[in-house]
Amino acid sequence: MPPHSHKDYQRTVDWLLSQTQHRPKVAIICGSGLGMLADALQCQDSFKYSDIPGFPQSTVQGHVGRLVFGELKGKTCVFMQGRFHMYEGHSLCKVTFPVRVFKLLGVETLIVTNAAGSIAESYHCGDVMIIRDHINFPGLAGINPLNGPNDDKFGPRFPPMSGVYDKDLRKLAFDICKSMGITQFVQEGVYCMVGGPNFESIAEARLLHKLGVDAVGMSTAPEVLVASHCGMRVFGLSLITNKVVKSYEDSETTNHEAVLEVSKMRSEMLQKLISEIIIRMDINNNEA
Ligand SMILES: O=P(O)(O)O[C@@H]1C[C@H](O)[C@@H](CO)O1
Ligand code: HPA
Repeated sequence: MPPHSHKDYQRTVDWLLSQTQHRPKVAIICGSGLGMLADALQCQDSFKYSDIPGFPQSTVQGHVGRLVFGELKGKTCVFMQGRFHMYEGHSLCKVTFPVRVFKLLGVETLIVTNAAGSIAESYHCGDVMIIRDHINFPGLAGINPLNGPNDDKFGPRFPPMSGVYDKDLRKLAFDICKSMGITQFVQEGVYCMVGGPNFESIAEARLLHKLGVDAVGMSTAPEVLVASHCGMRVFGLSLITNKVVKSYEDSETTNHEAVLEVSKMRSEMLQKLISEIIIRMDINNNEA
């Protein structure tokens, strides 16, 4: 499928601007089972993805499929309750469509969240990992949302990917975790995107471990890539919902229901953490 044109994004933007008075500077993508992160928003305007021109549809349980605009102590935000995954059959251009819509809406900071399995031995179920960096397996294999003609209005043909996860926001998040008294649950590490929808084989899990991966999931890297390409500041959190099996002696298996169960368990803590980050981040001059 060819990349979307500027006009395609603008059509969606124009529709949203005509439906809401909110003009968000921060966008949040909610991972599996994490849609309730938007519940803290005041003065909400929400739109089903199926009603938004040009928007793809969510098909995965735990991804409601709604865009919610609102305010957190005067900071205007937009939350995606549900994201799109490559394994649903969407092209990466579709998966990342909302990110460019956010850019044209005036969003400067993108916060990504996801559910992920732990590869690092020291991580536990329910931990929160501040993403320091990622390994984009589909990207390394040439499956990239920026494939095709480059749209120079968004960013350069060859964007750098080092230092993409903003250092100041990572520090701010850690400081907030300290003040919330939750540092025993907090990690910082490397997220790896795989294509899914299957969970990892034991040999694959061992490979990821050797590569220095801390947590593995099936999303996030494409959205981060497109956000960074168009100059947005990026911050990411993984909720560790399961331990990835790395031993042939271990009879445990992973399933999506268990992932959603852990998301639910940690929802309140994550909501507080993300709200505090948004409230305390400097939005106007892009510095935390
Ligand atoms: O959207 P995220 O990355 O949070 O979803 C994860 C990866 C799969 O979509 C699903 C597996 O349980 O959760
Ligand atoms: N692997 C891949 N994606 C995931 C996992 C996992 O173990 N848990 C949640 N999303």
